[in-house]
Amino acid sequence: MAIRLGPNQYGKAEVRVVAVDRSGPRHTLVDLNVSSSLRGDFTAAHTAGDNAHVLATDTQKNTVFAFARDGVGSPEAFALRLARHFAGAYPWICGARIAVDSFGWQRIAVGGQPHEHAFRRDGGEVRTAVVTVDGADAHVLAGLRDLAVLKTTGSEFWGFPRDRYTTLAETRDRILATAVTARWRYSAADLDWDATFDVVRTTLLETFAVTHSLALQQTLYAMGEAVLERCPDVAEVRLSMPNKHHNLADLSAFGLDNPGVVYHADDRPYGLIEGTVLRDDVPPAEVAWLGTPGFC
Ligand SMILES: O=c1[nH]c(=O)c2[nH]c(=O)[nH]c2[nH]1
Repeated sequence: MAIRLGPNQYGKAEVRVVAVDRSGPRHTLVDLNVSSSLRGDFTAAHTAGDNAHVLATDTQKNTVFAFARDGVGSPEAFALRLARHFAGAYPWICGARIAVDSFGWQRIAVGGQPHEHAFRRDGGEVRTAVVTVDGADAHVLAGLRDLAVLKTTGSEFWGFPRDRYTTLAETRDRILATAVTARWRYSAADLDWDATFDVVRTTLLETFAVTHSLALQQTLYAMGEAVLERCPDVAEVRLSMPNKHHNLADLSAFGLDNPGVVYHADDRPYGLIEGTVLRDDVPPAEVAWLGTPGFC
């Protein structure tokens, strides 16, 4: 009986690349999840551990970032550029499959006007409600989760302590991205729920957009504070906001500069910033939060 290698392919899966066009004050961004698979003669790698034909998946990932430096365009055009490059790279590579998921971002409206550098992602957002009746009391928590927002500028992070384990560089300009999970408690049980929800959601979005952020913690507090200022019927707001890190891709090894154009979007680990913003003249109602974990 002869044993042989059957169909095979390999590549780098899920390269999360974000490309920002800052050529004008009105930034645009492309947010992609790119996966490559190469086909060809890779038999020796499988049967003998001979890597002479193996275009490293790390190289494939780097190629995605380097190609994004020239502008991404449509997902189809970007995928074609990459696939043709890989398929033509070496005689033994006969084909390349590039799969691209493109995440759409809408400009956040501030006062009805589309913001120049703050965005929210399409889809994924869920509206939530938890009601607890406790004797004669009724408590209503409204909320939302997974409201993904991003701003391409207007965010800094510096002034933090440095110890022997600190490597993070201070920055005066970074991408700030998070997926907001918020719950807020009403101090009344007979509101126009839909209208109030809309006001809170709009306030969260607008405040994220217009707050010049020195830390995600500051943005979180500003968002909660704005909700309480605008909505007298909200007693407290609890927010949970992952800091979805976008780090500038280092393209110097490929002879390319990167003036804030190409980022890798890391999905983990992430900072997790959580906090409650409340009125000090409204009595707490912990029973309203019982069984609703995930907030401090
Ligand atoms: O806004 C931030 N808050 C932090 O606490 C933190 N920590 C970190 O590494 N980056 C950031 N960014």
